[in-house]
Amino acid sequence: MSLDLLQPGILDLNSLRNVLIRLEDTIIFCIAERAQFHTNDLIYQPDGLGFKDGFSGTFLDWFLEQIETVHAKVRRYQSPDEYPFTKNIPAPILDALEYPSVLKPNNINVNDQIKSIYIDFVVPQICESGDDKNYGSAATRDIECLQALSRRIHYGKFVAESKFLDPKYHDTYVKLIKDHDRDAIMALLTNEQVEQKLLERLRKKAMIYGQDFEANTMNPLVQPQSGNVTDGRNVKINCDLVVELYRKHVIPLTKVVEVEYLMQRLD
Ligand SMILES: C=C(O[C@@H]1C=C(C(=O)O)C=C[C@H]1O)C(=O)O
Repeated sequence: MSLDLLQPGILDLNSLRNVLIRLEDTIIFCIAERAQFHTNDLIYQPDGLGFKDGFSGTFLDWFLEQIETVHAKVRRYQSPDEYPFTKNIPAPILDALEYPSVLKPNNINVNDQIKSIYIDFVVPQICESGDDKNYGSAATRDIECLQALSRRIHYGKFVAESKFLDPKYHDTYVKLIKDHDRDAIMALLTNEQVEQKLLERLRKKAMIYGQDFEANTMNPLVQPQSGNVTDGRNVKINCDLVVELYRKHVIPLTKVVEVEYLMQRLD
């Protein structure tokens, strides 16, 4: 549960953007933690490790189900900024919390797409290919990455609600929603200046966080083939991966969430 949701003025667009900025740090660090291990492809292959309890799926899916089942029981997924990857989760054992009814109730969940992007695009680019048997550790880091990416992308619902309530654009959104004009809604909610500033900031963060501060410390984001030298210190980091992840996937998927949230806003 993010305490931001209990603060007054939580739908202030700048406050929401600040949450997204903070999540950049979380996502970069989660990626760095996963990069400590090899790809360990077996954990993403159905029955790759052979389950004794009859589970038919990947090790990552099994691990996700185990963790999300416990978290669901302590009402994690009743928070409007938390979305499970597991399809059937149990009801909480705790009484429901009274959340402010900020969002229009909806069932928008793009976690299947997030997981595919993460497995197909992120893992192969941040991890050394191979099997180091650290299946539990690798999957633990995977889940941290997936949860951070899911929170970030589904925050698009709050951003969309904020934009919808803005008196300057409210009537336009209402008309476009009634016209089912997804393309026009996408164009109206897009802020290219914010996106460009984000990508520039992200590259700087990735370079700073990925700096090899100790000559003999292998930094997991260090990619020898992509060396950049800055102020006398070798900064070798796959900054491109972090920037491309946002440019190609995180931002576009966040905007899909915004559009789909708005499309059901008047239901
Ligand atoms: C999140 C917003 O909506 C859109 C999506 C963005 C993103 O995913 O980073 C940034 C700007 C907008 O194009 C926003 O306006 O801040």
